[in-house]
Amino acid sequence: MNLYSTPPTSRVLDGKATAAQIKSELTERVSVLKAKGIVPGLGTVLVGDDPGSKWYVGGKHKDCAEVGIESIRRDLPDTISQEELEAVLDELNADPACTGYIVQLPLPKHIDTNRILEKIDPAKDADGLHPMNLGRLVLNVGGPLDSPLPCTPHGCVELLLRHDIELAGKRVLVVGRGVTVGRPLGLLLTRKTINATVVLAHTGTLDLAAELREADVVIAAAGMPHMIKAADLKPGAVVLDVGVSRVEDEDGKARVTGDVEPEARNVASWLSPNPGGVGPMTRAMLLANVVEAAERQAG
Ligand SMILES: Nc1nc2c(c(=O)[nH]1)N[C@@H](CN(C=O)c1ccc(C(=O)N[C@@H](CCC(=O)O)C(=O)O)cc1)CN2
Repeated sequence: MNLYSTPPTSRVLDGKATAAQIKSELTERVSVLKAKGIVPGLGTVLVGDDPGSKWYVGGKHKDCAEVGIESIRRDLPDTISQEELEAVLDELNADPACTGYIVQLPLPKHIDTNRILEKIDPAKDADGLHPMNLGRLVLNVGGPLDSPLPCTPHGCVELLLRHDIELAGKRVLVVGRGVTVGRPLGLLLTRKTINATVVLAHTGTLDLAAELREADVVIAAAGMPHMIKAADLKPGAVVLDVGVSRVEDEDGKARVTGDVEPEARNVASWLSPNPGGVGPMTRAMLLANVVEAAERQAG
């Protein structure tokens, strides 16, 4: 009997369908803004020609077109200097047609990423990664009414809440301490409105299996294919698979896979597919940040 010969016992945290629902809500909000003469616009800054990054940026512009957001695109060579790149950000900061923008990560090694993120006007920071907006998250003031939240952490929480998964009092294991996902996710989940108890695991964690056995919810964002073993999960755990790795399957074809072993589908109560789980939610939350920035700018 192989893995797929029996139906999975877990339910699917369907990011694609949830993102489609959010996009239809945002389309309504964009119409309201347009009726007031405000046209939201998302800018993207892409440096170099990494195929994955190009695909993500293309997807962002496709999403914008779907909900009625205008697109501004700056595709730049990977030979660009720090100063030249900062000058592009100055232009976007000053452009009234650009409500919000992102700089696609990762950037080439010769570019100081932190300096670039600091250069973004915090009011136009569609990724919620400017230090002021991350600081507001620490201070517990970030959110739709006042400042943007980082897209993937927000997407994870929204995906759970829209499936009525209770987080208050639950032990949530976040695997990965990166600045775009793990760290801000820990801050978001420990807000009083969510009230989870968070364990943040990383490469220095001594016994990941022991942490997995205790966790009610696991959010895997390490970017290491299948590092979360089904046998280590607490039966009935809720599992979000955030990590994205490109691997080759048996016939040499490249495909995307996540951090969680496929067998988890027979142990978890809920599991997000990868692809089709948190990725589409990341894209939807980016659009939400642009719409919210336009709504704030409209007063
Ligand atoms: N400036 C940013 N850079 C990066 C971010 C980010 O949020 N802001 N996150 C990732 C890349 N990313 C968005 O930019 C992203 C990753 C994955 C997906 C997605 O929809 N994935 C699909 C599968 C895609 C595939 O087949 O390759 C899925 O999960 O269904 C969207 C956006 C790093 N950089």
